Amino acid sequence: HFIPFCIIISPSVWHKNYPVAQGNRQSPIDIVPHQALHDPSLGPVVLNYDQCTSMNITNNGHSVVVQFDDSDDRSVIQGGPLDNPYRLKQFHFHWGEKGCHGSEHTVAGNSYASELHLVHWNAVKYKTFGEAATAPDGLAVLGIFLETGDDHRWLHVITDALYMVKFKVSTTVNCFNPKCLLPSSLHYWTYLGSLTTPPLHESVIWIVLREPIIVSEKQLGKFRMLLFTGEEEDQRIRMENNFRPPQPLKGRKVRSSI
Ligand SMILES: NS(O)(O)c1ccc(OCc2cn(-c3ccccc3)nn2)cc1
Ligand SMILES: [Zn+2]
Repeated sequence: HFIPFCIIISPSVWHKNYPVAQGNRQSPIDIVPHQALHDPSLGPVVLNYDQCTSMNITNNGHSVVVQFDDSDDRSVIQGGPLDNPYRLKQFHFHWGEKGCHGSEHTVAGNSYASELHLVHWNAVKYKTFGEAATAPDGLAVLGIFLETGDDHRWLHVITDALYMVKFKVSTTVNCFNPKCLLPSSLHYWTYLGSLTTPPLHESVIWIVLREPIIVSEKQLGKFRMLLFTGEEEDQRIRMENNFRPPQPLKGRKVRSSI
């Protein structure tokens, strides 16, 4: 008889191994714009990504991740709701199997085709990412929605490299500046939340940009040809729908900038 090696654990049962899945500050959430509190004290988010710190692109079995050298403060996010600079560690994507489902956060109940997460950690207060990942102010994740339309001229650098990481492998990426993946407006919503995948630590200050970036269906399609499984496994399970649905707000306030 056949035992499937790669068993996809669905979000609805994560709480069995990670009870925090039913905690009070879980992510993602549905953002309702007219219920967000406009906070004039919220300054602009500032991204200093101009140095070459990208290292590799990896299929880690549940997403595709571009990792950065976070040994110093060359690439940081600061301002907005943040009390100090947070170091860029990696960015990754969440997507669906078709059309307009695939983002993790939703806006007034509407989801986007995909969502990009730029993950940063508070290296002022904590010594390592792992330590920051368990602290309430340890991480800052910048969320950017992807909507289908024309080709995104810079996303090609990533999507053209995806065939090299079809299985769970890694390949180098040099000097990729994620600033080229930002929309024109940095208007954002911010709230206190969590990692959206296990271990689901409630350690994330979320900064979600209102304006999506536009990518083509063809570029998105290249994410969908990635596999959850490794080359040696005989099951070919396509990597798609790697998004967690919105979680209860539990009384949290979402603030908006501008
Ligand atoms: N989707 S999301 O942006 O919310 C998001 C962002 C980052 C995530 O990291 C997983 C992770 C790694 N570690 C770790 C712990 C100790 C040492 C090293 C790494 N802990 N959690 C997961 C989800
Ligand atoms: Zn993510």
